[in-house]
Amino acid sequence: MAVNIAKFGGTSVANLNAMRSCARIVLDNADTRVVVVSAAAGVTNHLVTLANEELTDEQRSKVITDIETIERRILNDLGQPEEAATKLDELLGLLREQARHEELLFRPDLKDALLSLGERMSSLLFAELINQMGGQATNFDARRVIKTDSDYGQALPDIQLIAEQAETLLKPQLDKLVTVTQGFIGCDEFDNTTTLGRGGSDYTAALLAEALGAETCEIWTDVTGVYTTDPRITEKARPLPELSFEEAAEMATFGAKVLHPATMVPAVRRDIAVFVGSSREPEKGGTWIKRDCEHEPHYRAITRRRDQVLVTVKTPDMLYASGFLEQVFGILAQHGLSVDLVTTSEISVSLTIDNPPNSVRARINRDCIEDLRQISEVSVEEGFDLVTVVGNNMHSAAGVSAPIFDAISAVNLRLICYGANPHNISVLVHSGDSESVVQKLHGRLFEV
Ligand SMILES: Nc1ncnc2c1ncn2[C@@H]1O[C@H](COP(=O)(O)OP(=O)(O)O)[C@@H](O)[C@H]1O
Ligand SMILES: N[C@@H](CC(=O)OP(=O)(O)O)C(=O)O
Repeated sequence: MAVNIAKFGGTSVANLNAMRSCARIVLDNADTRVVVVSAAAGVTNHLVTLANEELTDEQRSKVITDIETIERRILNDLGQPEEAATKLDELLGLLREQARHEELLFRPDLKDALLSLGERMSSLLFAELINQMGGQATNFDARRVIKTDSDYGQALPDIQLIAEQAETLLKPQLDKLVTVTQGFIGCDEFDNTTTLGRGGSDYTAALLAEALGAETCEIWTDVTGVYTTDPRITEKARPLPELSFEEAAEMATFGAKVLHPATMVPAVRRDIAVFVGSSREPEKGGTWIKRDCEHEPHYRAITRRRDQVLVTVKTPDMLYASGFLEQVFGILAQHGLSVDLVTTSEISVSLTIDNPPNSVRARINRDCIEDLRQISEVSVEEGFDLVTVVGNNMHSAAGVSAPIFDAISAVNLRLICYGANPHNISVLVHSGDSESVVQKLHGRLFEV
C-alpha cells in the first residue's frame, strides 16, 4: 500500500468551510492514511500571548474568549456532535486552567503544554468532520509517537524512537482508519508535552512520512505551491512546478514561511517527494519537491527572513590571536543560539541571529550578551532583514552575482554572504528596505 501523509496548515483549518475542502482532499486520495493538522489560524498566536505576556485578568479572559469563539464556531457548524462537544469542553477547561498557572511565564514546560491545545482542538474537530463526510477517521495523540528531547519551545525529535512508536502504534491501523493527528507537538522522556518551534507542523508531517516509509508528503496551505518569492511581497511572484530538495531546504532556512526549515531533513534522508499546494484550490496543482529536477537554474527564488539581529564582537586581541572565534561560538552555543551569517575582519566578527516575534522562546538574551562582553566589546543592532537569492551553481559560474548587485546597487547592504555554498547569495538590509530589495531582485531575475 502506497502511503501519503497530508498536512493542513492553520488557514486551511481556520473554519468549517476551509476544513471541508481539506476533508475532500483527504477522502479523494485513498493513499492518504495520516493527516496532520495545525491549530486553526490565529490560535497559536493567542496561546503564545497567554504564555509569554504579563496580562491582567481581564486581558487574559479576552484572549481565552477569542480562542473559544474560534473553536466553538467550528463545533457549532458541525452540528454540536455530543462526543466531540464533551472533548472540546475538556480541552477548553484545560486551557482556562493552564492559562492561569502562576508559574506559566517562567516555565517552558508549562508554555509548551498550553501551546499544544490549539492542535489538540483542531485535530479533534477535523477527525469528526471526516467521519461526518463518510470517512473513517480516528483522532490520534501525536505525543504518543513524536518523541523529543526536553528543549521546550524548540524540541529535537528522536528519530529512532519515533520510528519504533510509529511501527507499533500507527502502522497496524493504517489500512483501517485515517489517522488525524496534531502537528507541532511532541513528548519528552518525562511525559511532558514539547513543541517543535513555530511552523513545526510541516516538520511533524515529514517525520511521520519518514517513520512510516511513506512515498509522498503533502503540505496543503493557502498558496498554490512554492513561489519565486512570497506572493505577499509582489503579485508578480509565480508558482514553481518543481524544486530540488536542496533548493527547498535553502528556501525554508532563509525565510520561505511556506515550509518549516527542518521539513526537508527527513524527506532527504528517505527520498520522500514533498508536494505543496493550496487546500482551497487543489485543482490548480502545486510544487513537487524531489531529489532531482529537470532544470537547475542559477536563480530559482528569492526569500526574506525578517527580524534579524546583528551582533558585532570586537577585540584588538584578535589580531594574531587564535581561538577567539572558538570562544565566541562557544558562548553562543551555551545559550542555544545558532548563527546564520558570519563575516570577520582582523579585529571583529559580525554575525546574524534570527529573533522572530511570537516565538515561544526569546532567542537572543541579556545573559548571552553579558557573557560575550566578558571577552570583547559587543554591539547589538536590530531592525534588519535577510534577503536571499536561492539557486544553483551560484559560486562556480561567472557573472552570477552581477545582476543581483546591479539590481540593488542603490541600497545600503549591511552584510553580504556569498560563496559558502552553491545555492545562495544573501544580503542583510535594513527592514524598511527589504520589500523593495525583493521586488527589485524579482524584477531583474524573474520578470525579464
Ligand atoms: N516562496 C514562497 N512561496 C509561497 N508562499 C510563501 C513563500 N514565501 C513565503 N510564503 C508565505 O507562506 C505562507 C504560507 O505559510 P503559512 O502561513 O505558514 O501557512 P500554513 O498556515 O498553511 O502553514 C503564504 O501565505 C505566503 O505568504
Ligand atoms: N500552530 C503552530 C504550528 C504550525 O505549523 O502552524 P502552521 O501550519 O499554521 O504554520 C504555529 O502556528 O506555529
